[in-house]
Amino acid sequence: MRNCIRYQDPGTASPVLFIFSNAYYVYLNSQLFHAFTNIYIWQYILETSVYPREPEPLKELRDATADHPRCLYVASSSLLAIAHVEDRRELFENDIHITGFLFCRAFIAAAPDAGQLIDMLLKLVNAKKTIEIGVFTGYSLLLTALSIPDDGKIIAIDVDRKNYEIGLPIIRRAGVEHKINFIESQALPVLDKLLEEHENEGSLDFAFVDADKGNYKNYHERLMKLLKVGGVVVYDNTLWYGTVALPEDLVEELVDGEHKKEMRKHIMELNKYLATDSRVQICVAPLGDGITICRRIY
Ligand SMILES: C[S@@+](CC[C@H](N)C(=O)[O-])C[C@H]1O[C@@H](n2cnc3c(N)ncnc32)[C@H](O)[C@@H]1O
Repeated sequence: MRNCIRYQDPGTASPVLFIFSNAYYVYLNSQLFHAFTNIYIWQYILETSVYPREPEPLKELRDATADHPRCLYVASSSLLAIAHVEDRRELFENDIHITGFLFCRAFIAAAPDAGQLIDMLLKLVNAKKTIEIGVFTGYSLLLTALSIPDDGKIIAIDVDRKNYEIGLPIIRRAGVEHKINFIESQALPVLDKLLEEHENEGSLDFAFVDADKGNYKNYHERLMKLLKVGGVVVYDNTLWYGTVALPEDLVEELVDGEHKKEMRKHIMELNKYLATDSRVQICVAPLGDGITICRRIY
């Protein structure tokens, strides 16, 4: 037997139906009011403050990415809702994807509201030399390229150039390709290579990390050397679909797939690790899938 909840998507005015098995319903019932409220608040923030100010090339890249099979988020007019459905069916044609287990705000590309804060941070630290680990189609890369000055430089690393090629024509048209040094590689050896050159130590103003969660701690150790004192590193997905807050006895049932469970553990370890790292001032901002901002203080 299934439980159904119907609500109206304010973006498309189409009805949306969520279906839960009984097992999930007991837990979700207590979460639903907050979950729906959060979705509406998020949509309100996007439509009132983020999208109206989003540069046209970024919007174009976001739209170009929305159809990507790995992309869980939807175009600007729609809500994203994530709920667990046993057979992972997409329930309706109005581009709401049902893939996770909690109503939250997770995407493969950096979230536009998180992007707005990243843009502000880049400006606040007068970032000129930056690094990005995890490019995908280039949403966060393009926003960084648009934010830094014309003679700014970004080392952009991804194991897979294919997705970067999707965003590249838009990056070119925006006139910022010259700021980007794209390196197709595992990120860790690139960071180690940079550290072989003494002059790279303390040379970066800003770093954005949005790649394999199991390596975030390794990236952090390298970035603590590569960033200048006062420089900022932002880690993406530090709330991991909201699952970091899930009681352990519900994890097995509610987090689908070993990969997601393992990543949850990595992120929870990272969050504890950063909280005790005296080298950085930190702030966890619940934007997108959660970002943690670290400012190197010594
Ligand atoms: C979440 S996506 C990045 C999204 C991107 N920041 C954006 O705004 O669109 C993660 C990316 O990390 C890349 N990646 C995963 N493991 C990696 C590694 N070890 N080294 C470099 N890139 C990696 C993947 O290929 C993928 O494109």
